[in-house]
Amino acid sequence: MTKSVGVMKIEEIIHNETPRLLVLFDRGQEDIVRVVAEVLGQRHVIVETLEGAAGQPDNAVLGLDNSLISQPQDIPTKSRTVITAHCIDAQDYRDENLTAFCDYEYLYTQKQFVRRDVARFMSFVLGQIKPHDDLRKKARTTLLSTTFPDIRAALPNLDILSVGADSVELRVDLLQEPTADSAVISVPSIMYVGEQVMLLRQRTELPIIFTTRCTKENGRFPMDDPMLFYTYLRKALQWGCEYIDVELWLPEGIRQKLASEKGSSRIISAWHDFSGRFKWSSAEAQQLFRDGAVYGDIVKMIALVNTTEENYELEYFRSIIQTTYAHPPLSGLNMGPVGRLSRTLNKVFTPITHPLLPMIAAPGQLSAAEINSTLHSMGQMPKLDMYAIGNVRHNGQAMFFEKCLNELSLPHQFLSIEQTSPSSIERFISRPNFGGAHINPPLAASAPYLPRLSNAATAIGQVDTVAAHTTPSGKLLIGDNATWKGIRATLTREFVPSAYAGQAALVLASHEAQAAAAIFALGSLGIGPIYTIGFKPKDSMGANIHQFRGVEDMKKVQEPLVIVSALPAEKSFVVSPLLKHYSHSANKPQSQRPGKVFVDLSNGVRGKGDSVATAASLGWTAYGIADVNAWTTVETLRLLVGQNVPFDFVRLAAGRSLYS
Ligand SMILES: O=C1C[C@@](O)(C(=O)O)C[C@@H](O)[C@@H]1O
Repeated sequence: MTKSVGVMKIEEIIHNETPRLLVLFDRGQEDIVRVVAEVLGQRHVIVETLEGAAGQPDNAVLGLDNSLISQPQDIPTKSRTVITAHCIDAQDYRDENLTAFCDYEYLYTQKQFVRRDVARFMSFVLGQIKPHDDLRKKARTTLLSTTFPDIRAALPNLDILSVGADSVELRVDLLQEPTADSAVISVPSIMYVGEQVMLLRQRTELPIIFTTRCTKENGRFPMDDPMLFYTYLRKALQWGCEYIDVELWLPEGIRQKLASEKGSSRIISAWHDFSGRFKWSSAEAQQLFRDGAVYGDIVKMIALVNTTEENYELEYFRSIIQTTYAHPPLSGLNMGPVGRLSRTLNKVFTPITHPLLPMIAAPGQLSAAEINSTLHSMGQMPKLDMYAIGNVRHNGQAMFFEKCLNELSLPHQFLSIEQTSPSSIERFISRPNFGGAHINPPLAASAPYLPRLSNAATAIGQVDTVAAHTTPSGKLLIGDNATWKGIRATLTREFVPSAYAGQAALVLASHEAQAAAAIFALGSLGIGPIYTIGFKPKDSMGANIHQFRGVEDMKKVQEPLVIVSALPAEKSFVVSPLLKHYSHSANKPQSQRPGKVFVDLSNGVRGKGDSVATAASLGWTAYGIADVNAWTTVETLRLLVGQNVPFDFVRLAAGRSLYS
């Protein structure tokens, strides 16, 4: 969606309508309703009956104790999205009879990260984030196939395992549910699988692919009852899995039903052939693609092969499919040792493994690092010079980028350039081996030697990243801004995007340039009005931005939901009184108190004057520069090398000294 905020053109407004939710909770668990409401930026109301939901305001999250529902079949008649929520480390009240009539099922534990997980789940099921749309824009995407009998074993290493992964596959058929008499049961229970999905989602920000691979296609799900697949895949939709893997052999009725129920989730149509006789050049291959395309948002076709020639046949097939059908994308691979070549050439959801996984999910699977080094040795990924320019060595940024290149076996090198003049930057950019640059502090977007600019860089007026794209007509350099995305990712970590729409924000800075990326990020969330302290907004920032000139101005206007301070550390003492001033609503009853967010973009003052700590102690959701920088680094790596590195890996591997 493109929206014009004054002359700032923002292309990524990511929410649409006000959510209308009814949350069913377990006895004694009404607090989850408050958390959901806070994450949505709404108030909450507890009702006693389904009928009682009728007259309630649209913009309140309604909560109802599930034990008060006597007729579950009446649930879907209400004009709200119904989510049944269960805390599974309290008494387990899950009830499939009731859940069958709900839209979604949200499982949680009382642990600290509930809020972040609630925000992600809600944003997704409400269609406010669209991971598939984001992944479709990437030149290459991967999926990490996890092969653990119990996903808990993966969790401590998940950040490392998923460096270079764009999504993570839960092989549900490989899960082994422990039983009292330690007998192995072939199909893990819905209860167990639900818990595994919950655990995985709490530990990764990656989209989850839910796979029930059948026995004939190298999995363990028995094939005698196709409805078994439907039951599990339908649950995956209710759990808000971003993708479900639907095998093509399943009866058409089941595939069609899943497609009609998929909501925000996407379907990967999957087909594997282990006969060793499949021919990519056959008419059957084309028909299989067409069949998969009927309900698939991605069509996956995988065959076990014996000769290298079959890789060439697959590439020919791929090119025909790509030129004949604009949609859906094909993920086409060959299995077995000779199929490795196809695993490097495939660009859509290439399954990857990792040396720390207990086993590979299929013969011939490669890791992200192996794919990159193979691409390099085949001449498909030439070695490039990347630059980290400016304040990059002392804060460890350049070293961290190098660490990522090593972890991913990318052939490029990072060169740190600390002393620069605009003319020297121009020199680097024009070198034939130039592969991109991270620039801190950012350059003015008006620099004449900067090639094309993204909309964000133009509107913000600053370039912190120069990305080099290979196109058929040569290298295309784009000056971009990753900082605003880092700020937006921070803001949406514990709130859904629509929580910000139409709300007020207050931005503090010594001058406009310090705040420009934050203002753009706020605008992308539909925030407004924006008030400023310490600088006069430029006219180009839009009509809904006003400068506070004194305390009187502050009293007259709506309380801000968000405060962003870009003041340098030595001036950050002005922030605490403001936080206190706007914390008065903390005295209101909890159900009417909106959550408030504070982001400090400076390095802040440690100890007593630390405004992040002050905000947190006053009940604000507070983030410091370390969080924003970690998200910005994630965005920078996506722009520079097209690879996904998890936020938690950046926080972990960058070390404590990096951003403080
Ligand atoms: O479909 C696939 C692809 C795969 O079979 C492979 O060949 O890498 C691995 C499976 O886990 C995944 O579901």
